Amino acid sequence: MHFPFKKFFSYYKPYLTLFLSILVCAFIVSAVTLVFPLLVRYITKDVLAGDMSTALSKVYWIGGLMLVLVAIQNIGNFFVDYKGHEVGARMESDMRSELFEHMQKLSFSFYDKEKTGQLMSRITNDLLLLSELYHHGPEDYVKYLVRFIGAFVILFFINAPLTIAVFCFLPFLSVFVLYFNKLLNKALKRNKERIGDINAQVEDSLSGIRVVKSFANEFVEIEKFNRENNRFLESRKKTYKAEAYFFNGVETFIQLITITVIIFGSALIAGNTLDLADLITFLLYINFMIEPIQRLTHMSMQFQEGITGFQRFMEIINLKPAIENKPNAITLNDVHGEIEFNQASFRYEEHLDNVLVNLSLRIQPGEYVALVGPSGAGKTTLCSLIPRFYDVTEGDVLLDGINVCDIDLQSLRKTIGVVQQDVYLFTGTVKENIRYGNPAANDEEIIAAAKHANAHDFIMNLPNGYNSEIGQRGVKLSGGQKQRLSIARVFLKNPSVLIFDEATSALDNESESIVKESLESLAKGRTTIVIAHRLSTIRNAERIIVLTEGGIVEQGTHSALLAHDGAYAHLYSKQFELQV
Ligand SMILES: Nc1ncnc2c1ncn2[C@@H]1O[C@H](COP(=O)(O)OP(=O)(O)OP(=O)(O)O)[C@@H](O)[C@H]1O
Repeated sequence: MHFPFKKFFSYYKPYLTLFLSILVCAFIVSAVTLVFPLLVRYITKDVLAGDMSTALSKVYWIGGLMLVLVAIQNIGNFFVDYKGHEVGARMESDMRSELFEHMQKLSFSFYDKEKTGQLMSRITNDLLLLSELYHHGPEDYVKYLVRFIGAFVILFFINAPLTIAVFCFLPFLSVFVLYFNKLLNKALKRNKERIGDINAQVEDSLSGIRVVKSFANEFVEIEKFNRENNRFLESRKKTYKAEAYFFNGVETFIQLITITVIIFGSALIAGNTLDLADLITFLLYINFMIEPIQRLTHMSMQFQEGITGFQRFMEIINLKPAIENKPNAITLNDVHGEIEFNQASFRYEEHLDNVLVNLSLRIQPGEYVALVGPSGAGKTTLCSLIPRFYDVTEGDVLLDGINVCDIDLQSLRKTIGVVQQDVYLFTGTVKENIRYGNPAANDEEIIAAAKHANAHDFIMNLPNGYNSEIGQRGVKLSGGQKQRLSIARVFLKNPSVLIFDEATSALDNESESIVKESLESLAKGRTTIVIAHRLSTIRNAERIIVLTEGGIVEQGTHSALLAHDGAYAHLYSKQFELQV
C-alpha cells in the first residue's frame, strides 16, 4: 500500500514550533554526547602523556567541562522526553477525534458491513503506538543520525581503513533490516486484525448476554471466544518468531562489527599504524555508530506498530460517506409532509436482488398511513429511503415535491421522527435521553414531552425522577417504558413526518394500549407511516397499503380492503384465526 506521507506529516502542523524546538534540543544533546570520547582521548593521549606537573589541573578542568556537558545533556533530554511525548499524545488524540468524527458521518451501508467491536479496536487499540512513532520517529532519527555521522567523521580522521572496514557491513545490514521491516509490518497488521476480531466477539457475546443465558449457551460463547483468542495467539507467535530472527540478526551484525574492529585494530597496532589510545577511542565511538542501529531497529518495532495503526486509520478515513450533502443542498423551513415515491427501485448492494422495484406512492400531508405485508417485503426499507438512510438505486423520493437527495441531510432528518421497536437509550439520565430529541429544550419542555408520551407518571416514580440514571440500553426500564421515553424524545423533536416501525409489536396488550395512545397523540397533525404486524392496531388508519415482494398490491381503508377480499383480507383472517 502506498504510504500517505503528506497526510501523515500533516498532524504535526498545530505543534510545529514546539516540535521543531524539540528536534533542535535533540540535535544539541546528541552533539554534546559526541564530545565525551574526544575528551577521554585528549586525557589519555595528550594530557597523561605530556607534562605531569600540569596534568592534574587539566584533568580537573576537563572534569568540570564534563559536568557542564552532562547538565546540558540531561536538561535537554528532560525537555525532549517530556514535551516530545506530550506532542505525540496530542497528535494521537487529534487523530482519534478525527476518526470518531468520520465514523459518525459514515452511512448505514458502512455499518451494515462492519462489526462494532472491530471499529472500537480501530479507535482505541490501533492508534495507541502512534504517539510513540510521531514523537520518537523524527526525534530519534535526528539524535542517532547526528551521532552516527559525527562518529563516522571522527573515526575517519582517527583511522580511515578501520572505518571503511566497519562500513562494509552496512549495506548487508540495511537489506536485512528492510526485509524484516516488511515482514513485521504484515505480521503486526494481522495482529491488529485479530485483536479487532476478539473485540468484535466480546462485543457480540456481551451485548447478547441475555440470549446466551436464556439458552444456557455460555460454553458456545466461550468456544467462539477461545477460537478468536487462539487465532490472535497464533498470529502473535508468528510475529515473535519474526522479531526474534530480526533482533538476533541485528545483534549478530553488531558483534561481527565489534570483533572486526578489535582484530583489525590490533593488527594495525602491531603494524604501528594505530596506537592504543586511538583503538580505545575507536571502540568508544563504535558504540556511537552501533547504538543508532540497535536503537533504530528496536524502535522500528514500535514504529511498525505505529505505521500499521496509521494504515488502518487511513483505511477508514479514506472511505467517503455513501450519503452526503450535495453542494447547495436545500435547507427546509416549513415542511407540510407530502411524501412521494416516483418509480423508486432499491437494492442493498450491487450483488443483491432488488427489494423494491418501480414503486410509486403518494402520501398527503398529515395523512395517517399503515404499511402492512409479509415479512421481508421491504416495509422498513421503504421507510428508510425517506430520511436517506439509504439512497434509491433508481427513481426518486420527494418530500414536499423536493427530491430528498437535494435537501440538506441535517434539515431532512430533523423533519422526520422515527420510533422503532428496538429502542436505544444512551447511558445517562432520563432527562438527558429525552433531551436527545432537541438539545436546546429546557426542563419544562422535556416534562411536557414526557406528559404527552404518557411517560411522566412512571418517571416520577423512579428513584430520582427525571435525573434517574438509566444505564446502557436502559436495562432498568420495561419495554413499554423505554418505548414511551423514545416517543417523548420524538415529541420534543417535533417532526413533520413520523415513521413508527413496529413500535408496539413487542409489547403486551396493556403496555401496547398506553404506547398506542401516546403514538396517536404524537401523530396528530403530522404525516405518519405506521409499519404494523398486528393488523388490529391499524384498523383506524386513513389508508392501509399492502406491500408484498411484488410491490404495492392493494390500498384503501380497513373496511374497503376487507370488502375487496384480497391480500389484506387474507392476512387479516389469518391473524384472526391465530388469535382465536
Ligand atoms: N441492511 C441490509 N442489507 C442487506 N439486505 C437487507 C438489509 N436490510 C434488509 N435487507 C433485506 O431486504 C429485504 C426487505 O427487508 P425489510 O426489513 O425492509 O422488510 P420488512 O418488510 O420490513 O420485514 P419485517 O416485516 O420482517 O420487518 C429482506 O429480504 C432483507 O433480508
